[in-house]
Amino acid sequence: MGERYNPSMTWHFTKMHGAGNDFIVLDGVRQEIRLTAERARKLAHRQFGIGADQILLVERPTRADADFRYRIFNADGGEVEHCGNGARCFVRFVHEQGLTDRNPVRAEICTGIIVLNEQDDGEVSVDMGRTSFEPAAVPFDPTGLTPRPDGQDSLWPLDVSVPGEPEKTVWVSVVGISNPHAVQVVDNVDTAPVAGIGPRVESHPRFPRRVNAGFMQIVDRHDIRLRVYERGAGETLACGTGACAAVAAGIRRGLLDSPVRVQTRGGVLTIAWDGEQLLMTGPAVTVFEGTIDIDRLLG
Ligand SMILES: N[C@H](CCC[C@H](N)C(=O)O)C(=O)O
Repeated sequence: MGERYNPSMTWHFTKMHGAGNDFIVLDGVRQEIRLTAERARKLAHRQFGIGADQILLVERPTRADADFRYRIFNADGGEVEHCGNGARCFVRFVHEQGLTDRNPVRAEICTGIIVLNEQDDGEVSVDMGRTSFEPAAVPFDPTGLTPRPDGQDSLWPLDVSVPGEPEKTVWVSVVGISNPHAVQVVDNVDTAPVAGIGPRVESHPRFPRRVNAGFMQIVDRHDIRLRVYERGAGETLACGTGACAAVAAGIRRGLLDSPVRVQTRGGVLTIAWDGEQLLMTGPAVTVFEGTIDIDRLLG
């Protein structure tokens, strides 16, 4: 896997994006990378750092059935369970950097293994692992709430009212794609109150570890438009796990049929779900490489 370098605190990094959801990708196999929340925040800062929605750290696996360990840090410094757009960039990165020539690649995340496959057409497909609609699987407190059955799904009422404004409740599907999602259907994503309601859902007290807030517009049974106000990053141009959560919820509500084309502001993803396996396909782009002096960054 190549010699280890960067004895100083100079880190090599690669800037990438998946449908406009942008990342700093760090090789923690050949570099000594100790990523703290503060360092993640500084690296991700759009003015004081490199700038990104998330930081992806590639490490040696801790389990024998994985090729690498895949760690994700949001722009706010929090380490999280999964990142779908990042997974596509992850496999592009390990191939481009010569860390492996295996394809597909098995990446270890906190809830198990995801399988990443670079396709001949240049897109990347990812078996996204487990999907769960059990509120217990998502850090979510349903106490005292009465869900509204909708097809095979249940919609949960979230009170997102603020003082001085009329009472406001949104009805969401609560979905676990290893990371937590609250997905609501809207008439038009362009006019949906993502900037206003998104933060209130993201930090709602019913989600003790916060949540990714999805806003889905149904175009037809195989096509949606989606915006996501992401936990720890704000609205991004695309959210891969958010696309998976929206499609799975839409299928369970009887609104969608697999596969579904997901139009995001940064590009198009394709999600297929048979009730068990969740497959996401989409782009992965390397933008530039560079080095950064961490001591100087931290000031
Ligand atoms: N903000 C997410 C992590 C990144 C997910 C997103 N960028 C994706 O492509 O899935 C969370 O806190 O769970």
